[in-house]
Amino acid sequence: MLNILVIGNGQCGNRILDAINKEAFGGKSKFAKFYSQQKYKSNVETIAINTAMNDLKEMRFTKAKDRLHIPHLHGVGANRNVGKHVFEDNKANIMRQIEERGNFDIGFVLTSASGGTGSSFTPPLIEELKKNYDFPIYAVVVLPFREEGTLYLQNAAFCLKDIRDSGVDGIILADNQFLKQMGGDVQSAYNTINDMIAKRILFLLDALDSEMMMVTDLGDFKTVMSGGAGLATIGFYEADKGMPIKSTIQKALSPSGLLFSTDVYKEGSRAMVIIKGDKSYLSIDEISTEVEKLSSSVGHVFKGIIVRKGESPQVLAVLTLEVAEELENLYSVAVDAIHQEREKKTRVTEQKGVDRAFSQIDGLEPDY
Ligand SMILES: Nc1nc2c(ncn2[C@@H]2O[C@H](COP(=O)(O)OP(=O)(O)OP(=O)(O)O)[C@@H](O)[C@H]2O)c(=O)[nH]1
Repeated sequence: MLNILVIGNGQCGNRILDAINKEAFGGKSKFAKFYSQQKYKSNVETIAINTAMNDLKEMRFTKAKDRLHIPHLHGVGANRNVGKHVFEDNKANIMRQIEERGNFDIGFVLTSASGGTGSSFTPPLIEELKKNYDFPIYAVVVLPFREEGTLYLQNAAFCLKDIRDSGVDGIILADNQFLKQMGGDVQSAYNTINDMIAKRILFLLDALDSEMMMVTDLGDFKTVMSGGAGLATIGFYEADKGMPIKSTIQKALSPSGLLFSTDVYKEGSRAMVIIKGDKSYLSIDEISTEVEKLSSSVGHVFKGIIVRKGESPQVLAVLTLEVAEELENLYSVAVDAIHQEREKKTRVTEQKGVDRAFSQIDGLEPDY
C-alpha cells in the first residue's frame, strides 16, 4: 500500500483537492466526510493550505483537520513577493503539520500558477519538502485564462520557473484557457476542470496501487516523469460500453482528453498508458497497435492493464513533453504583460500625473 500526500495551495489548489476528496468520499452527500471511509486503496493524506479563511470554509468534502489557515488578511492579493514572505514566516508550522502525517512514497502539490498564495507558497514548499524527505514530489499546476490580466500572466511565468527550480520531480500542466472549451459560465467551468483533474489524479493513484495484468508501477511513473523537459500533462477517456479500446486510447490522447494543448505525437517524450475495464473490451491486438503508434513517435511507452469486471473501458495517459509550443506562447504573452506593467509604473513615476494635478492647489485655500 502506498502512502500518498496531496497538498492543495491557494483557492484553486484547495478546490481541486476538495474535488479529489469529493470523489474519494463517494461524491454525493456533503456529510459523507463525517462518516465515510475514503475510497482510496492507498493511505492518502490531504492538506489544504490558504491565507484566506473563506476559501478554506468553502471546501465541502475536506475534513476540518485537513485545512490549514495561515493568517494573512484575506489572501495575498496576487502579490507573490508578499506570499513568499508569508510562507517564510509560517514555514515551521506548515512543515510540522506535514511531518505529523507520517511517511510518504509520493507527494502531489496542487496550485494555480497565477494567484498569490498558491503560486508563491508552492515553490518554497516543494524546496523544503525535497530538503527534508526523499520521496518524489509532483506539482499539478493550473495555468490562467489568458484574458485574466497582466498580473496573473506575469505570476504564471515566474511561478512556473520557480517551481522548476525548486527541485520538483515533475510538473503536470492543466490549462484553464485550453479547458474552457468545456463551456459554461466561469463557476461551472471551474467545477468541470477541477473534476477532470481530480478524476485523472484518482485514476493514477488507483493504478499505482493496483494489481495489473501488465505492470506499471511507481518506478515507471517516476521514469516517465523524469523524461522530456520536466513538464507533463495527463489524458483520460472513459468510453461507453460499445466503444472499441483503440478509439478509447485515441480519445484519451486527443484534445478532448488532455488537460493541456499539445500534439502528443509531436511534442511527447515518454508516456505511460493505463487501460482499465472489463476484459471483454481489452483487445490485446488493438492495444498493442495504438501503443506502438505512440511509441514510434514519442520514444518509450509503459503500458499497464487493469482488469475490472463489468467496468466500461477507461484509458489514462501520462505524457512528458519535450517541447511545449503552447507554453512558449504563454511566455511571450507574459513577457508583454511584464513590459506593460513596467511601462505603466515608469509613466506614473516620470509624469507624476496625479501629483501634478494636486500640486495645482498647493498654497491655496477653499473660498466659500
Ligand atoms: N481550474 C480552476 N482554476 C481556478 C479556480 N479558482 C481559481 N482559479 C484560477 O486560479 C488563478 C487565481 O489563483 P487563486 O488560486 O484563486 O489564488 P490564490 O492562490 O488563492 O491567491 P490569492 O487569492 O491572491 O491570495 C486564476 O487564474 C483563476 O482562473 C478553480 O476552482 N479551478
